[in-house]
Amino acid sequence: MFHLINRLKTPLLSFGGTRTICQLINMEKPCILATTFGAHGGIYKCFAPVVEKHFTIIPYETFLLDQKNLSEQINAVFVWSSALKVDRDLMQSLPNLKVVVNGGVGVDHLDIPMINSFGVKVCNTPHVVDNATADLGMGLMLASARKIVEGHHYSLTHNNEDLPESSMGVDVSGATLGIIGMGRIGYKVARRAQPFDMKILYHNRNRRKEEERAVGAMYCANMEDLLQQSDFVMVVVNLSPATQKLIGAKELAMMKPTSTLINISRGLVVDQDALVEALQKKVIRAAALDVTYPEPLPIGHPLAALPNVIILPHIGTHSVETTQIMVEKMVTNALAVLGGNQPPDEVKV
Ligand SMILES: O=C(O)[C@H](O)CO
Repeated sequence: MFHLINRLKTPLLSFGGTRTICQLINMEKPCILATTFGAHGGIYKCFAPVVEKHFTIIPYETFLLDQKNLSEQINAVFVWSSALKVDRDLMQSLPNLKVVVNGGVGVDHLDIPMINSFGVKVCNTPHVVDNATADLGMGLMLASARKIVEGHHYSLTHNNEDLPESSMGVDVSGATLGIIGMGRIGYKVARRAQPFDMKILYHNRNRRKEEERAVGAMYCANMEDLLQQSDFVMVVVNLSPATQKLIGAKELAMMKPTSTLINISRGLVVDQDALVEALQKKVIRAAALDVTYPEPLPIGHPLAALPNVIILPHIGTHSVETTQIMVEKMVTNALAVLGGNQPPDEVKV
């Protein structure tokens, strides 16, 4: 059904004027409005069968073609990051909506009080994203440190020239890693860094003594101490008003000129203009970013022109296994709400 609906594009509007898209959709199952576009649009296409056991998927593009007739049918909205804007207009247009489920843990793109004011619950998929996101953080750190992306390009394009001096990386083993945000993902990063013999510093609102002992990490009550001492600074905090542009020009200037900034949280946690300037002026050595603002970064953005940056399209959780579990969790949460039960992962403010 998903593939059928996905093919139902503009030509259907002139379908002899006799049948609407709505009439072509199997309405026996509850309907989900889903993001099927943007960097993560493919996710639903890969895992549509998991969802379709219980629901009819209405892709957002299809919804836009016959909003008038489809809006009453929608019982749940599945979102992935900020690709589909769940704003007041959308909420007002969906009278039978019961739940908005976010694929991922970060819900900074959702106005939860506004959504709740329509009697609609918000759920996410915590816990299952931690390993994949921490793995990617390590991957970015290693790739930036050892210039893996440059090495790949060189291998494909060289004409037996000498490797330039600029291709030389820096060591991860034995270096100091500063983790900003020792939540579940931050802790997983620390556990992965330990066998690399890294000295681990962390900064967090609350001291996490148990985690600290488990990975031999040192708590920095002042973020400044962490920034000054670390060779790699990895940002793993949630985006909130308190963390927006947490890393700006002042913070970047505190970092070592040989250090690398890695961001696997949200783009807005780092002041991107300040980062561009710091990288251009070599205030820091490099940056490796899974997240930016906006996402994806527009072609020709100044960050993309810099040789000392790696940019990924927000793929922290983007592995086959993790995505499948996330989609299953999304389904479980939606089924619970539609069945009148408490969902396992309701996000409350
Ligand atoms: O929040 C998360 O879990 C990831 O960043 C996916 O959006």
